[in-house]
Amino acid sequence: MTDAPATPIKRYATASDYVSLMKPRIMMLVVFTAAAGLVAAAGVTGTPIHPLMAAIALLAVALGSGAAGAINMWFDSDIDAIMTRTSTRPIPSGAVPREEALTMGLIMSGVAVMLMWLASNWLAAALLAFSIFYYGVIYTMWLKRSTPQNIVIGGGAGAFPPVIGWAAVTGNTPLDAWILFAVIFFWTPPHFWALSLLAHGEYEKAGVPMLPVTHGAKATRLQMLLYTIVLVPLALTPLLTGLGGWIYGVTAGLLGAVFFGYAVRVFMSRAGDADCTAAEKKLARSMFLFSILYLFLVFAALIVEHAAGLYFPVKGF
Ligand code: HEM
Ligand SMILES: CC(C)=CCC/C(C)=C/CC/C(C)=C/COP(=O)(O)OP(=O)(O)O
Repeated sequence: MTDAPATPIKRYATASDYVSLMKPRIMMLVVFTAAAGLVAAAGVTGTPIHPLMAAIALLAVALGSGAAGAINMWFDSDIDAIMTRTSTRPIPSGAVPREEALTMGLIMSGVAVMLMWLASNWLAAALLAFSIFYYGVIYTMWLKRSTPQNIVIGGGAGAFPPVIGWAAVTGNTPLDAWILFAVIFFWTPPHFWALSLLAHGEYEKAGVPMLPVTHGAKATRLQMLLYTIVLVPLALTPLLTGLGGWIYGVTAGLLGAVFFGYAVRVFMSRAGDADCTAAEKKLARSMFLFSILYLFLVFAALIVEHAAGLYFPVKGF
C-alpha cells in the first residue's frame, strides 16, 4: 500500500481533462502502429482495404487505447498523486472524479470493441478487447505494483496494435504480424527504462517496484543494452520474410544503429546513479525521446513501403 495522497481540491473539469485521461500522445503512436499493421497486411497479402472500414477500425483502436488509459488513471490515481510528473493529471488534480474516469473507460471499451467488430471481424475485436484488459488489468492492477518485470511483461499490451490492424484486414495473424508485435515488445524496456533512470526517486516514493528502484541504475542500463541488442536485428527480420523491402531495411538499419549507439553510451555512463552528471541525465532523456522517434519512423517506413507500392523484397538476404 502506498502513502495515502491528500484529498484533491475540487476544480471544474475542462474538455482537455477528459482528453488527457486518454493519454492522447501515446494513443497517437498506438494508432500509428495499428495503421502500419493494416497497410502492411493489405500490401503483403494483396487484400484491398475499404477506406471507411479502415478508418473505423483505427478509430476503434484509438478509443480502445483511450479507454485503457482512463482505466489506468482510475486505478493509479493514488500513486499518480504522489509523483510530481503525474500529480497534475485530471484525477489527482481534483478535476475528474475517479468513478467518472472508470465509467468513461468501461463505456469507451465497449464502444471500441463493438466498432472494431462491425468494421472488421471478431478476431480483431477480440484482440482489441484483450489489449485493453492486458493494459488496464494485467499491467496496471497486477504487474505494475508487484514486479520489476512489470513493463517487460506488461509491454505486451502496447505491442498488440499492429497485430490488431493486421487481423482487421485479413482475419488472421501470420508470422509477419507477430514480428511487428515483437519489435514493440523488445522496444518497450529501453523506451521506458531510459526515462525511469531519471524518475526512479519518484517511483520509489510511490512504492512502484520499477527496475532502477529494485535493482539499481547499473542493472537497468545493462538490461536496456541487452533488449536493444535483441531489438535492432529483430527489426530487420521483415527483410527475410518479405514484409519489408529496401525503404524499410535502410530505415530500420540506420535508426537501429543510432538506437544501439544510445544504448551503449547510456550503458557506459552513470545515468541514474546518485552522482551522475547533468550531461548523463540528458543522455538518458535523449535516448527516451529517440526511442519514440525510432518506433514512429520504423513503422512509417513500413507504411511508405506498402502504401507507395515500392515493395522490393530482398530475396535470399
Ligand atoms: C509498459 C509499457 C510502457 C511504459 C511503462 C511506458 C511509459 C511511458 C512514460 C512513463 C512516458 C512519459 C510520459 C510523461 O512524460 O508523462 C511515456 C511516454 C511516451 N510513450 Fe511510453 N510506455 C510504454 C509503452 C509505450 C507504447 C507501447 C507506446 C506506443 C506505441 C508508447 C508511446 C509513448 C509516447 C508517444 C510517449 C511520449 C508522449 C508523452 O510523453 O505523453 N509507450 N511512456
Ligand atoms: C490498443 C490498446 C488497447 C492499447 C493499449 C496499450 C497502451 C495504451 C499501451 C501503452 C502503455 C503505457 C502508456 C504504459 C504507461 O505506463 P504507466 O501507465 O505505468 O505510465 P504512467 O506512470 O505515465 O501512468
